[in-house]
Amino acid sequence: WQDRGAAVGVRREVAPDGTVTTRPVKKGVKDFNFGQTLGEGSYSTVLAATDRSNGREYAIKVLDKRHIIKEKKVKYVNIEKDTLNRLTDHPGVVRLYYTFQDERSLYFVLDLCQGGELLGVLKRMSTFDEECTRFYGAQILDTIEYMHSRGVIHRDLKPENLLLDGNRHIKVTDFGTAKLLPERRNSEGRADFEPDSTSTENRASSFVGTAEYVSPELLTDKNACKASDMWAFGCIVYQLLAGRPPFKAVNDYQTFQKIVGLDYEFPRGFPEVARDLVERLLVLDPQRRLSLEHAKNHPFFTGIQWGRGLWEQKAPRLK
Ligand SMILES: NC(=O)c1nn(CC2CCNCC2)c2c1CCc1cnc(N=C3C=CCC=C3)nc1-2
Repeated sequence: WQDRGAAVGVRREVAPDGTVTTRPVKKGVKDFNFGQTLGEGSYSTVLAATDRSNGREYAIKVLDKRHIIKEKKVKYVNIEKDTLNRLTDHPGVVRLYYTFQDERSLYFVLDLCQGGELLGVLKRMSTFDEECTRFYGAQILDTIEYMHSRGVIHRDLKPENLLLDGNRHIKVTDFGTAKLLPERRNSEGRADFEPDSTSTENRASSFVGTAEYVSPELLTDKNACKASDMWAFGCIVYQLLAGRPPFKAVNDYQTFQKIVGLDYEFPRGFPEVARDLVERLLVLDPQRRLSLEHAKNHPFFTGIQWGRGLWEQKAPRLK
């Protein structure tokens, strides 16, 4: 398993006869003080950690090699690493700084998000007002645009995977079930990606996702495309304003029935302009679903400063 990330330093050694040798230095477990557990998966644990040399705080995802092999998850670990290696320069994506390993585990050194899950904040507030929904919706949409431009379909977007950093800005995480569109070189030799299309070719084939946010095309023909992330986005905007996801039943099977039947209603008082946006996103046919560009230009996002400004402004007070 190829570690990722340049050596994070060099050690100079001076021999008795004065010759100097420099050796690349990679960080290892001993360079960190590990703190609280932030999350646990079937083959990984995420811990808060502090770099002992400079006090910088990180989240370190520790993956147990034996478990990965036993549960046949090697593919997912490599997808996550390759995806994070593609998504290196956007404020809305949890950044992978470097990796290292020892005989038992793999270690991903990632951004620490002190604000926890957006879902936790939503549960405490019960619902977000329009201003907060517009701000967080815009940051999520801006991040989806970046991921798609880098040929990445997340496929499991949901409030649990939307974290908040120390400024209460969004950080998307958990790319183990992402779909990486094939990379190609364009005429200038720069990295480009197969155009994703909602028709059947260029589509992912394995089934993933969390029931409440799974798109109908994933349920009917087991294929995900970029429009699948837009469906999940529609569910998230609805949930921020309503305090619950649009499709929720007593079990996953009945939730799936609601999705493919487009069986949902808006609560009284749901803002009209947001309702129009959600109705254009929760469209069964992925080819007729609102595109990312049209979503950014929807009246609900009037007043949003897209691009760098969106990430430099203060997050609205959660009222
Ligand atoms: N699966 C991951 O990659 C991952 N999992 N977590 C914790 C999960 C807890 C359950 N919901 C999804 C996230 C993280 C990461 C990335 C890196 C990462 C960075 N910061 C935090 N911070 C948290 C702070 C408080 C509570 C939960 C998470 N968490 C993570």
